[in-house]
Amino acid sequence: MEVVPGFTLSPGRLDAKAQADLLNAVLEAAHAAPFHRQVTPGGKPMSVEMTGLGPLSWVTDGRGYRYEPLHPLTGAPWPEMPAILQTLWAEFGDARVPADACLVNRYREGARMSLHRDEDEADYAFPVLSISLGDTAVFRIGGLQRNDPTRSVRLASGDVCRLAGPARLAYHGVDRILPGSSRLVPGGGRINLTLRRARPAPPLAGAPTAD
Ligand SMILES: O=C(O)CCC(=O)C(=O)O
Ligand SMILES: [Fe+2]
Repeated sequence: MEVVPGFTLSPGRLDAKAQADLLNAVLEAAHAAPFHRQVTPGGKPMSVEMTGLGPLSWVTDGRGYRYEPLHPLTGAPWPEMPAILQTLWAEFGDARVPADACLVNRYREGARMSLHRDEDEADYAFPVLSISLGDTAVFRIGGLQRNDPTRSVRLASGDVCRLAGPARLAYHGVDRILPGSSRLVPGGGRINLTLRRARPAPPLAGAPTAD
């Protein structure tokens, strides 16, 4: 369903088994790549804890926002993405160019994400996909300007949503999570995965080259 132009929500795209399998893969990966609170360039620790999967993930520190191939605390590459993520990317993202970054956000009670745009990727023609696991989020989506009117949408466990086209650079954030709304995540809370293409698309196979 299209909530605002370019922002689509597929409620319950992942069934209970797929949610549990994906959560287990994320928790397993988090042994090697621990969740941690990153600091904004302005020096404020984020309330959301983050880790990543795949070739790249999003990091923030005193030097700014960017994609990196290594976990900032362990210095090791991010764990591989579970196969289901590329399946979802082929379905809702782009069937020809794989996602190369998956940011994993963990919201414990009281965590939130203030209004922002996802703009650290090379090519905004690729959508951003978001997969929700665990407690329901009160998500907010607005327009291209920070002070445009916003709408509030609840994102429940198993929902997949997509920011594309006119909504690709829309302001969005998470006001709060609803504690106790799901029993999926041990100890409660919400885990959100955002799948992105951070680097430019590779040249198409068979395309003419200048030589
Ligand atoms: O947790 C969410 O639903 C949104 C996350 C988000 O906007 C982001 O990671 O950029
Ligand atoms: Fe975002």
